[in-house]
Amino acid sequence: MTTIQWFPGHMAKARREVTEKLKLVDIVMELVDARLPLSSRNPMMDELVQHKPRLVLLNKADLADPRITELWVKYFRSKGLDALPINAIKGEGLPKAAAEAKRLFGPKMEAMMKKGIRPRATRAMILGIPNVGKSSLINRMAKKTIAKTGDRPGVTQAQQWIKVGKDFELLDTPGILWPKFEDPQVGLRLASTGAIKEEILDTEPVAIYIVNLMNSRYKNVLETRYNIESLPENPREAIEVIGRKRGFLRHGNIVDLEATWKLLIREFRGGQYGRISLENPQDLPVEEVQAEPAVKVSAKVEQTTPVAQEADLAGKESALAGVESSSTDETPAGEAATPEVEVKLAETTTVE
Ligand SMILES: Nc1nc2c(ncn2[C@@H]2O[C@H](COP(=O)(O)OP(=O)(O)OP(=O)(O)O)[C@@H](O)[C@H]2O)c(=O)[nH]1
Repeated sequence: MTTIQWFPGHMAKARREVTEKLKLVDIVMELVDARLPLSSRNPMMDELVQHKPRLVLLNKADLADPRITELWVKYFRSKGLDALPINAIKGEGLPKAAAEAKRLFGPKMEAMMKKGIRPRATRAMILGIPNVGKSSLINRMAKKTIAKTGDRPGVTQAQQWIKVGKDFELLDTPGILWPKFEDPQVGLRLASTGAIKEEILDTEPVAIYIVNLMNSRYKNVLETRYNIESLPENPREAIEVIGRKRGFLRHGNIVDLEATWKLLIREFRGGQYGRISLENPQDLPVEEVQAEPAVKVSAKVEQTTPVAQEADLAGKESALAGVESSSTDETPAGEAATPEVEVKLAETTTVE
């Protein structure tokens, strides 16, 4: 059993801060992790952003399976949201993103001009969960132009704006929101990519999750990486074989499992297994994608696993943070054997 501890007060605070900042901008750039675009979204996003134009940026696209990223772009577009893959570190996709942001603000700008208001730069803010790449994106955009436009009065405090190109401005502090945690599988996906700190999640279930994912979706990658002819189906046995092969042995020729779990997590996060996507729109329940002509659903949905929830979790969280209880409703193949994770809310532990 693994426990993710969570402090719902953070949700409420983040929500307040984001709501204030939203008043200052014309459009929102919602940053998600291209490898797990659903688990790395915040459940409050739609409610918070409402009718403000929004651009979904699938960041870390360099680490994700490009074929699946393409499907995600179509998925979001079919939901009426503009979406683009980016790499915030290298800046790939950013000129397109800035142009798209400007385009999204176009109708409002025209309306303003009709009222005699002088045209001005499109103002945007970046929103996303921790570790999704918000600072990297801001730094990358800032590096290009460096010039800050100076203070402009905000609602509660002065805000800095970063000028990007000649008619686009970015708020220099991102809005941080939290991922949804009710679904244990979501916790494991987030932990696998590093969005949840290791201290709050045991390494063993994360390593097992990774091995299951690789075995079901990216066959033979582990075998090739560790030069093993054939790994056992059972993830625990597979981990032992990998540990032994790598020479992680303790006194008495016993495999150091802890060291092997950490190796698997480190190498997965580091991209040593190649470009891997943890979520695929084709795994979504059929009704989720049926209304979407752009997304071809070829995979049969095998089953959906009920979410193991603490009885008081949903109520407690929604009461404190105004969050609807929600989950991704899908369990991709290979995740069924993952150990159960208990998700708990805690008043004392914070997740940053
Ligand atoms: N490979 C790759 N790594 C990225 C990309 N964008 C960000 N990263 C890495 O992801 C990690 C988190 O990036 P940050 O920019 O600190 O993320 P953040 O959203 O600002 O994180 P918080 O400050 O925790 O909210 C860092 O190690 C970055 O180097 C990307 O496009 N590709």
